[in-house]
Amino acid sequence: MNILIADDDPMQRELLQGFLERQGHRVLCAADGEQAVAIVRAEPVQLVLLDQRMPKLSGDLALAEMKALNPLIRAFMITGYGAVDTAVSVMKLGADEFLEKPLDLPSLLEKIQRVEIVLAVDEEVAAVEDALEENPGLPLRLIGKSPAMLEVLSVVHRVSSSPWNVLIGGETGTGKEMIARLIHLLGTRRDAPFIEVNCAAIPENLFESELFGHEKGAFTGAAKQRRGRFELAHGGTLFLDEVGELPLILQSKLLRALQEGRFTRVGGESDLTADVRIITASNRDLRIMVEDGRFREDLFFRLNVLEIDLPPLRQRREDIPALIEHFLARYADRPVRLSHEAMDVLVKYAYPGNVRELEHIVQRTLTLTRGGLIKPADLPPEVRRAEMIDHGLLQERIEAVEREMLVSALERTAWIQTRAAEMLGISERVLRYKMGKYGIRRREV
Ligand SMILES: Nc1ncnc2c1ncn2[C@@H]1O[C@H](COP(=O)(O)OP(=O)(O)OP(=O)(O)O)[C@@H](O)[C@H]1O
Repeated sequence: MNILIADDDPMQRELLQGFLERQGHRVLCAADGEQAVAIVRAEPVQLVLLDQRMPKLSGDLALAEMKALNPLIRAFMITGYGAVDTAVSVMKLGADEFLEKPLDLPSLLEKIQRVEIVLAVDEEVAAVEDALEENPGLPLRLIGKSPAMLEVLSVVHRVSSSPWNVLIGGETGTGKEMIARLIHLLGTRRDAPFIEVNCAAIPENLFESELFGHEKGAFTGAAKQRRGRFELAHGGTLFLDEVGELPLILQSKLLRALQEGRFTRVGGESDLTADVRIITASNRDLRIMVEDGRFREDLFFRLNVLEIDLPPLRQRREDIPALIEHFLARYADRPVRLSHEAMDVLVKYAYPGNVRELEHIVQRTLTLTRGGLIKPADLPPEVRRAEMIDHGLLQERIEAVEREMLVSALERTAWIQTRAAEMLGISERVLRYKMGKYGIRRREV
């Protein structure tokens, strides 16, 4: 990356420059805010590390100017130790991170790597979106910048340029099919077909003909010759969804096709060939199925050359607000927004059906409400019920009530702790402990 260091302390600049250059970055340096802005005007800087206190132009003002020159620039603001208040205002100015002095280099490196992944994936997704102009029906906006999702995207990024088969694991609705399409579209096969087979949806007796095709008259109902999905995917990608549902007998036939690159249409004589990349998905743990003898081990190893595991939504709650905005933009037929309270409830919900469930919740909420503001009471009943029994929330409520009772008892006893404790039926020691815990102090009058 092209990284700019803006700091008036030459020692700090040198230290950072050496460190980042050893990581393979191109590093530019500025000794004050004005110089930093001039460099951003002249050079394709992707990331700037800005000291907040600098001569001529402070970090905050320099950042605002840099953003105006290059809205895509990423910025880490470096502040003095404990300057949290300014950190908040810096975030408002558009810094992606704020770092406290003295800098922790491993954590800086991790943050830089995160920016790199975001930039790489943004670039590729933009390229894919351009390529999709002709095919606008495809909903490929992949939302999610949580560390867990960035991890997935960095694997997608590496995998898509390789020819290997990929197995995508993850609970239902986590976006496995979307990731499969993304891998196809980012790779060299993007102009060839992406053919999907849902192994759970095809009856066992039709599966072979679906996958490999059949000749005319091969069985009752085979009135015409038909090409199978394997043939149709030639040059492209075959996506086998729910591959764990495949019966053992078909697993053997699939294995042969993968091993030898050959297959035969049902009722046919000659061997056919097809050049196909296989992406499979499963919401069952295939390793356990292999152990139980329900999935062929040799097939498993063929399919699982590279593995991507999609985390459930409850393990990447940071992505929930952006997903909600995305689905609101897609499904709302009027300007609608979520109240803070409703957003809070949705962020805390467990989503057993993952992103698909969230999508349905947004759709249902939109059809059931009229106004422009969604409140907790407008959310589907299962979400509200879960909110009530959610342990964390219950605990929060209990604490809020307890705090209120303490304050009220203290006020009614003119802050005489012995009497307040008596009124509450607790010892004075416990009262003092709880006052400390909740930060309760007598207000000055
Ligand atoms: N990161 C995401 N950004 C935007 N939409 C998403 C994302 N992940 C999933 N979705 C949406 O959620 C729905 C479910 O995704 P998808 O069908 O890819 O899941 P799946 O894991 O293949 O599900 P299943 O295991 O049930 O087949 C789709 O409508 C998809 O567009």
